Amino acid sequence: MTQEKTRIAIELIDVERAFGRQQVLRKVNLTVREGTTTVIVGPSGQGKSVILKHMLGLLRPDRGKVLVYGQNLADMSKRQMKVVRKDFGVLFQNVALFDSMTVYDNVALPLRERTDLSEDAIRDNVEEKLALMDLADMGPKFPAQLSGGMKKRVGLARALVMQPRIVFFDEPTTGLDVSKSNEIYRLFHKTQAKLKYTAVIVSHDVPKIFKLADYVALIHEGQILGNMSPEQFQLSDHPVIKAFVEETMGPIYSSEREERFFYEEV
Ligand SMILES: Nc1ncnc2c1ncn2[C@@H]1O[C@H](COP(=O)(O)OP(=O)(O)OP(=O)(O)O)[C@@H](O)[C@H]1O
Repeated sequence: MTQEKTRIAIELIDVERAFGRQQVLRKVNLTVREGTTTVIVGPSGQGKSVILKHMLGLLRPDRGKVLVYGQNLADMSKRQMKVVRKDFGVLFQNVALFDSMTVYDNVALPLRERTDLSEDAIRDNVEEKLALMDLADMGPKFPAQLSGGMKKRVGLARALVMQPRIVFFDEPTTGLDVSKSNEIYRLFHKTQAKLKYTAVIVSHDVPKIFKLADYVALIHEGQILGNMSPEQFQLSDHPVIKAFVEETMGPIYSSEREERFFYEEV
């Protein structure tokens, strides 16, 4: 299937958003294709999380459209939004686990709150997700008894428990050392291959995050640049993208650029 024929999961069209006098988003246009991983990168404070919150319907644009499977979130009632959000999973940087609940209950929570499933069906689902995260024996533990990496894995299990079509990650590896970050990336890879969800990831972990990306989008002065394959992004001649790549990855020397270009053209 060619990229162009892939269904569009999310589309931001000319989205503008200000907080007081600060214009954070200036005509943001961004397309997220179904089943793919789109990574949003950019310097701190540019509006990456604000974009994610618009996709989730947690913020509304001042102008423009946020379409999820063609439906504009801005036109929806709270009830309609709730239905759309059933298809969403989220993993934010500070995994918001409930400290008074066990790991099992934390993961079961969305199923208990948003579905009519029996406790037996909930158990099957929760146990499957915990096993997928290598947390099979952790159900009775409380969050305070877990390491940072384990908490993230519980957060990922909870994000996936409703079988979401789209999963949003905001800095999913913040606070983790290299090996724990790699573990999260490995589990991301494994779960996406199995569950086939669409992923939108906000991350500073460049260039490592490029390995997971189908598309890389850079936010710059309230607009999106790129939204292209990591290879195209790294070879882009756009001065802002080029400067970002060199700043985060070091200069790519011209012979290397030419060599990659050659292979891309073949
Ligand atoms: N609810 C809000 N009220 C007022 N200002 C806000 C609000 N949310 C975000 N902002 C402002 O919008 C700008 C972009 O914030 P955002 O959190 O999206 O940045 P970011 O690119 O995700 O940064 P980081 O990489 O540091 O997480 C910031 O200047 C922030 O202060």
